[in-house]
Amino acid sequence: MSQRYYPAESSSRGARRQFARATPSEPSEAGLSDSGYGGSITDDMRNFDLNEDMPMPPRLPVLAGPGSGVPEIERRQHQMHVQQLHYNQNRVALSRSIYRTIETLEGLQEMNQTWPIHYPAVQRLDRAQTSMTDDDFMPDTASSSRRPRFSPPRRALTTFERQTKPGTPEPRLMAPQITQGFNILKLDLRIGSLSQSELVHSLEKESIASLLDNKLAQSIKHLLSLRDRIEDTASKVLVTGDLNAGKSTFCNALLRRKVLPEDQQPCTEIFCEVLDCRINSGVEEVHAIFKNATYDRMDERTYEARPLKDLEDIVIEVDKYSQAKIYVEDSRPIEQSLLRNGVVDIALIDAPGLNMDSVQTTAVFARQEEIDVVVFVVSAENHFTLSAKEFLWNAANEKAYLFIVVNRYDNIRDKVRCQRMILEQIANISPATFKDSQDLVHFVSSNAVIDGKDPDKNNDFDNLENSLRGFVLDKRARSKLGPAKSYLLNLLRDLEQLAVINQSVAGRELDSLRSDLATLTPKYDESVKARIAVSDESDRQIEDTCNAVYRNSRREISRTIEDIDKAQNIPWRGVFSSFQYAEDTRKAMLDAITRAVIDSEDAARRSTVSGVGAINALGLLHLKQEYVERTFRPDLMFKKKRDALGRNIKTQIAAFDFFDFDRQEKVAGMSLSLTVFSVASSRMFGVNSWVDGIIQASNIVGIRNTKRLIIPAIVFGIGAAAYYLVSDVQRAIPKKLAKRIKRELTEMDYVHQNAERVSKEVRKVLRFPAEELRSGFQKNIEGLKIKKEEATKRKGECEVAVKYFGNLLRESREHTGVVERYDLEAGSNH
Ligand SMILES: Nc1nc2c(ncn2[C@@H]2O[C@H](COP(=O)(O)OP(=O)(O)OP(=O)(O)O)[C@@H](O)[C@H]2O)c(=O)[nH]1
Repeated sequence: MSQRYYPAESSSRGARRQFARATPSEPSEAGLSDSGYGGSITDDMRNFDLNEDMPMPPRLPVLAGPGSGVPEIERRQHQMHVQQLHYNQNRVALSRSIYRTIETLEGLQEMNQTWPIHYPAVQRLDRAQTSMTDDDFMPDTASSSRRPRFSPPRRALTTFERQTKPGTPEPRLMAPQITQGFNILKLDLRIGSLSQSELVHSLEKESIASLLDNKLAQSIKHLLSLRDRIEDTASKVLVTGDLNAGKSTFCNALLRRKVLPEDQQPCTEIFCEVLDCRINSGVEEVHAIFKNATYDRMDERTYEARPLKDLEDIVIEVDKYSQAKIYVEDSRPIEQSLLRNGVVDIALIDAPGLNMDSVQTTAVFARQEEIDVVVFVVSAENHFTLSAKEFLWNAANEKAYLFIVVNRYDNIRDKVRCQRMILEQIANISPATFKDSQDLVHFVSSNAVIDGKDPDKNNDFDNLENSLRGFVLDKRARSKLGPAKSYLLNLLRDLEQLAVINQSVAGRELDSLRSDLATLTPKYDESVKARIAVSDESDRQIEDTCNAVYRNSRREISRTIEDIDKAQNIPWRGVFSSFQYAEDTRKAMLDAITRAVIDSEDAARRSTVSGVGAINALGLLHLKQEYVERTFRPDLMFKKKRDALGRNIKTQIAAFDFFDFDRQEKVAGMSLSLTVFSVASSRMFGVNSWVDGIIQASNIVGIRNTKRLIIPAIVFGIGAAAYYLVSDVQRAIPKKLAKRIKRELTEMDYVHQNAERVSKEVRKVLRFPAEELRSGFQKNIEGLKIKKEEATKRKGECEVAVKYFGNLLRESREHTGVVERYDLEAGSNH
């Protein structure tokens, strides 16, 4: 790529090879000497190496002036020799410039692929501007009193370009004032019904780049046809104009013989090229070229040779023939003849009428690319039609000379008025032609020339013919080389403007990318570091919260279970409601446990809220608006498993829940009645055991009395024991139930299971923001990485672009200077 920045002189060899064309298809034309001006161009080009400088012209002998005794004919020959020398020098130099420019354009096309070229945006200008300089793109600093004449051009936005404020769309293409600065590379933005201002808003940089690419390709094609034109030894004069303006009659007048058919009806439907018959071995005939065939005079398959008298039929056989080559003899003396002028081969091309149909009109427009001089025939009666004006505007871009022949002048009564009106129109259409109207605009009556009846009319035509000869022959350098020079200069100036604009745009983009990268790189590194730290921090937050929740839940539930037999305030409604009492007590106990679980869940919920808050705070602190804070609904926590464990508690009311036998454990194994008796008697007699009781009783009352008393005592004892047991039910039930429930809960590891469940739920919930935080960081880092990579890539492209357009600017300026110095008038006798 880099070697293409500056199309070096030495590389023109490649382009020449690439664009080299076959020698002209008409061997005898190509081989024909340049009618008195020495060797043909083809010969010159064969020996000429573009890499070598042109040899300096040999020292010419000092020209003897008139009256110096040197014969006039010799003086004229010398003059012609000098002219030819300069002509050849200019031609070769122009050819070299064409190749050099083609290489530049190819480089630009290549650049356009990787760095879509900026075409300046429409700017709202305070004052009209006609050309641009680097100053136009000076940054507008607050301290500077110099304001840019228009704000810097904008390129289609890239990743890092500052975004336009929403609501203020900026058009991307150039203002009419600036577009006027472009000649050749002006984009044609008339697409469908869309106006330019609509289009500039809708076109993306790729579309503009592709439009520009087409334009560059067109320009390369045009340069190649210009090269062909300057290398062609013959001069081509296109006679065109509106339908029936008298073009054929005018051509005949120039030839002084009725060669081309003239008619009131539109008749010339194909291009008729009139040439000197010496090219055709002196044979006068018409070569009617078949449609789609490429004419080769030596290959009769490409045309049909017919006598001149058939021309009337040939010119309307538009379906069969594309054009006709008419070889005629111009027997007038050399100084009068146009075709056989002793200077250069001339082809006189009679074109179909411009407004015949659009296909024909387009063909005439296209043909002018290969034309040296345009003679535009307009009818004095009709003046300029729209297609005539369009053709002339187009031709004026490039043609050094535009001849305007106002024909059928004999039909005009008020000739002065007619002249004034026509000249006014020409002043608008082609100011350059108007400036030289003396030489370039002629009012004639072509039909009177061959008859020769009216000498005045003939005089007008003679003047026209002399001017035409002068421009085609004497000023050949200008008429033939001028278009190439004008085109090159216009194109190089366009390239200079594009280079200025794009260098500025690329430079500004490069600055902006550098500053982007200066902040992006540390931001990326920081983000990578922060991700690890923040991830650890959020993990720690989760662990701490879950551990705290586990501990708290365990403590709360354990405490409740521990004290479960204490705080149950179930009202005692007597022994006959003891079962209900037992049921209520059991329910109250389980409720208390459930409440403890709910309380620990509530506490866990609060801890989760603060845990989520802490993780979100980390996200917002580090990721700012890039962190997506998910909506957290604490009320949805612990919805499912809450009572699953509670429901598993199987403990039910059993008979022995009503009695607390713990105190009789010492006498385990004894019957219930003895136990009851023992308890009852010990209460009554204040003795410790039933044996002691009997011994003591028998000692007191005697054995017989003891025997009598024992039955009632037993009955009494049992009754007392029963009374005692019944009166202990209220105390025994909670105690026994609590004991059994505790045992069951211990067996099922109820406390741990619940604490674990609650903390697991908390962990699950906290994982969401933690995951969000992690993925936010990941996205952020990946985003920064992509931005960094893109910015680095773009920076490289901008560096290349800055360098490229800098070189293009230097190249186009220097080359413009070179082309401007080509003196096409040198050696001609003005
Ligand atoms: N009065 C007058 N008639 C002319 C003059 N020149 C041409 N004509 C006539 O105008 C008619 C058209 O002339 P052409 O030479 O065929 O016109 P053209 O422009 O070649 O026509 P197309 O090729 O068909 O567009 C013929 O009848 C000519 O005789 C002129 O100077 N004066």
